[in-house]
Amino acid sequence: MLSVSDLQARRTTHAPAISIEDLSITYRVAVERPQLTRAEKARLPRQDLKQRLAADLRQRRGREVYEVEALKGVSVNVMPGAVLGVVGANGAGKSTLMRAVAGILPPTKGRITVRGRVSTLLALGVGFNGQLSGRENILLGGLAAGLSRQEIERRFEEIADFTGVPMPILERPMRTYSSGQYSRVAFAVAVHMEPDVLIVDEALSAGDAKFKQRAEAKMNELVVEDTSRTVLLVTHGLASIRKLCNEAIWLHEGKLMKWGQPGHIVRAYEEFMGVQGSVVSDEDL
Ligand SMILES: Nc1ncnc2c1ncn2[C@@H]1O[C@H](COP(=O)(O)OP(=O)(O)OP(=O)(O)O)[C@@H](O)[C@H]1O
Repeated sequence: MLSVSDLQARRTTHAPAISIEDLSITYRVAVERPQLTRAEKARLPRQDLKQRLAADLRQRRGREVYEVEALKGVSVNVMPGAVLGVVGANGAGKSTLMRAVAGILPPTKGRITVRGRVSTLLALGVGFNGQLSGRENILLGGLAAGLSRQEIERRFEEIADFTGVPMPILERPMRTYSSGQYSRVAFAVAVHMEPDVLIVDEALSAGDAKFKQRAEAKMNELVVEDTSRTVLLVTHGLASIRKLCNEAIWLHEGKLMKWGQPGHIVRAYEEFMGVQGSVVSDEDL
C-alpha cells in the first residue's frame, strides 16, 4: 500500500508544470479618434450617408472601443521537463499565450497554473527599463525572477560576459542600445536565472550570427542537457521545433488546432499553410 508521502511524491511528479484550462483572452482596445480638419476630411474616400453618420457619432464620442479575441478556449498541459514548441501563422495568438503563462496578461476566461519559477524571454524584452543601464537591468531582472541580491551579484560577471556587450556600454542607459545589444542582455538575463519554466518567444533570431550561435548552444544546454526544465518555445523556425522540442502545439486564429509530436504538428501546419519541407527554416531568421 502507498503511504501518504508516496502519494504526495507521485502527485508532485505527475502534476503538470503548466496547466492551461479553457483559456480565452480578449484584448479591449480604446482608440482615440483624431479631430480631423476640413481639408483632411475632404481627402478621405467618399462615404455614403450611413457611413458618414456612424463616423460622425464616433467622432462625437471621441473614442471607439473594439475587442480582439486572441485566444479562444485553449487547453494544454505541459509536464515537467517537456519542451513544447508553439507554431502558428502571424496573429495566431502565440505571444498572447506566452504572456499569459508568464503572468503578464490575466485570462479573460479559464485558468492557468504554473508550478515553479518562470523566466521569460519574450521578443520585446518586456520588463526592462530603458532609462536604466544594462548592469542595473540585469540586477533588477534577477530580483524580478526571484534571485537574492547575493545570488545575482555572484552571477553578474558570467551574465555580463555572456552578453558580449562591452562593459562601458553595459553602464549606459538601455534606451541607447541597438536592438541586437538589447536582445543580448535580455537573452543573457533570462537564461541565467535557472528557471523551472523558461519561455522563449522568437529569441533565437536575436543578435548577430556570432551571438545566435552562442544563444543556440545555451538553449541546447538548457533544453536538451537539463531535462528537468520545462520550456515553451515559440518560433517560425520550424527546424528548431523539430530539433529541440518533444511536443508541439499549433494555434490558428486563437484556437488550438493540434497538439502532438513536433514532426506531425510541423507537417500539418506546413500543409495547412501551403508550404512544403520547412520553407521557413532557421536559416531564414
Ligand atoms: N496589445 C494588443 N492589443 C490588441 N490586440 C492585440 C494586442 N496584442 C496582440 N493583439 C492581437 O491579438 C492577436 C494575436 O496576436 P499575437 O501577438 O498573440 O500573435 P502571434 O501568433 O504571436 O503572431 P506573430 O507570429 O505575428 O508574432 C492578433 O490578432 C493581434 O492583432
